[in-house]
Amino acid sequence: MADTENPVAVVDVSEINQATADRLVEAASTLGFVFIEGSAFTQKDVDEAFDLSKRFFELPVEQKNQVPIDESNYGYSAMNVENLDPDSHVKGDPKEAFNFGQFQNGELPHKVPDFFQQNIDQVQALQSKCHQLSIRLLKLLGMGLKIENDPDWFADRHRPDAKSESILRFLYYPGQKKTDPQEVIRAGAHTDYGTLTLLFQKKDQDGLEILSPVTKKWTPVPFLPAKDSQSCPPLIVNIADLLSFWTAGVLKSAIHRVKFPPRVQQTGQDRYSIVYFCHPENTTLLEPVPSPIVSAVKGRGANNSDLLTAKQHLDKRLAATYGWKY
Ligand SMILES: O=C(O)CCC(=O)C(=O)O
Ligand SMILES: [Fe+2]
Repeated sequence: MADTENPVAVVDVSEINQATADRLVEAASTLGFVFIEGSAFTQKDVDEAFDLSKRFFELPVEQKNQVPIDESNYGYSAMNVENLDPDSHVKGDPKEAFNFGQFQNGELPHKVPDFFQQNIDQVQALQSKCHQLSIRLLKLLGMGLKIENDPDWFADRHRPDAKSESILRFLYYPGQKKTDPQEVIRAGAHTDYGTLTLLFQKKDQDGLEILSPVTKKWTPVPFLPAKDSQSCPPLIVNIADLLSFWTAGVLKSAIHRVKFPPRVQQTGQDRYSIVYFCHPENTTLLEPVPSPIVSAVKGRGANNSDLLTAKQHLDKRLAATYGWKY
């Protein structure tokens, strides 16, 4: 039993219709987070993905670090290397991660450690399924935003084989027994950068919190069990910065973080999560969205900006956060 009430709407996307689309837009324009049921992911897919991730993080560090992360944002990020909230925290986040770029014609844009090379078909199948689900959600968002005559407007700008900054990320937060208030953050407060993010988490490994755009309070998100033995547990989807900008703020990109919840501070429970950051094709022009709901908002986001491409938007966003030079 989850020890937290669930503040996040659950939307079943097994059917693409207007009622589903409206429910999804309602969630995306209030909390910016939603639980998704009825995806094509099975329990087996998710178990196998977490198993792959666990076997990787158990390897000796030399094998994990065969491809260290660099400015390309691909590769292995060791404990305390990433700091998502440097203004509030001196030490980096107590987590390890591996970022995969997007496959194009069966090839990744970067090298991977031998372990992933030996399992590359599984990685590719997982990424492809994540992207297909993202496209399904983008179709529904297009319908829910009543984009005239073209509900595929967003989906057409996220073709799976075109170059994009989409990332599949395995995350591992080793269990630690900590009670110092300065030490309870596993991933610092941040928003995501792209279109939308899919997040798979595991039973009894909670810790995700949303700074609710509605109540302005930190709100824990529980793990929800699957509705039957075949389906995967509802996965979490959140709207990210680019889509919020593109829709002039109609869809909300909510701040979130990962904490060691009090129970975990006693048990020292590990957390594994798998995240898919979906981005548009790099050359996509962030022109105003042809939706009556979005165009009603004057002077904000893409309704009030020189035209940027998706890649330019990301580079600006990263430069604002990290002060990197491009
Ligand atoms: O591990 C998690 O649950 C969240 C990770 C996250 O928010 C991120 O990597 O952007
Ligand atoms: Fe995030």
